Amino acid sequence: MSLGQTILQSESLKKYIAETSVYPREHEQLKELRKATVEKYKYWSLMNLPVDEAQLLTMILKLMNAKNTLEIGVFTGYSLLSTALALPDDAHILAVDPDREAYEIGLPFIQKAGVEHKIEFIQSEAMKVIKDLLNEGKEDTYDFIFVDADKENYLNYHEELIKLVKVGGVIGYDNTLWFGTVGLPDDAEMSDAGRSGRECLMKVNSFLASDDRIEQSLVSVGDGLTLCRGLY
Ligand SMILES: C[S@@+](CC[C@H](N)C(=O)[O-])C[C@H]1O[C@@H](n2cnc3c(N)ncnc32)[C@H](O)[C@@H]1O
Repeated sequence: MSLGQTILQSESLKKYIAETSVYPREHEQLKELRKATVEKYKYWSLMNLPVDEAQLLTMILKLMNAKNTLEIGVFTGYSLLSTALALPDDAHILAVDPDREAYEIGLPFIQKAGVEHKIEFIQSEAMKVIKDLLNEGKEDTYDFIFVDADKENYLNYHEELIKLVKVGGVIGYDNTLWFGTVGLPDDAEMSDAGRSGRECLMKVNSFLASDDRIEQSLVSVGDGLTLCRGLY
């Protein structure tokens, strides 16, 4: 491991970045949504997108002038609210999650932020919605698609999402470093759940790295974010 890698992974550097650059810039309603999620879900509040990753997504959405986005895996809506805040007033976000209760925990903060009009929430399994969109002829429609849901379906989603994303649009897959386990040796000690998640994400990463329908970048932010730009 090089010195650069050691420094990049240090807790003290993460703390410095968070305190200097990330938390001071976090929107008030995102902070409140995060607090409400911790109160309700305790440990499971870690499901929310990390703040620094959300800010990177916000920047990308603005640079792309994104208007039409799809979000798979909403939970209490941290990434959804970050996205809505980044998009113009006439934008549309289709947000899909079978768990409406979690979405409703975050909804008051989305309403207070004044961006609810940009969002259409569908309570459903993602694959059903994706198939419906394709049946409705929505190929080549989305500027940005964010996937933060059932990891074992990432490659199944990818085969369909590649049709829904515009040429030049971006699909983002979250958690592709799976708590750093993808970089550990095969015989490293870990729980069964950790190991099966690691194997699943390693398959995803290898597939995306060799998929010539996209350009891709695996960014070491949060728990790993793979950005895929559709080429055709
Ligand atoms: C890690 S959380 C999403 C966190 C969210 N992006 C945020 O920033 O708060 C994963 C979510 O994926 C949802 N999910 C699981 N399976 C799904 C599926 N088949 N289709 C759509 N969403 C699914 C879960 O209900 C859960 O809310």
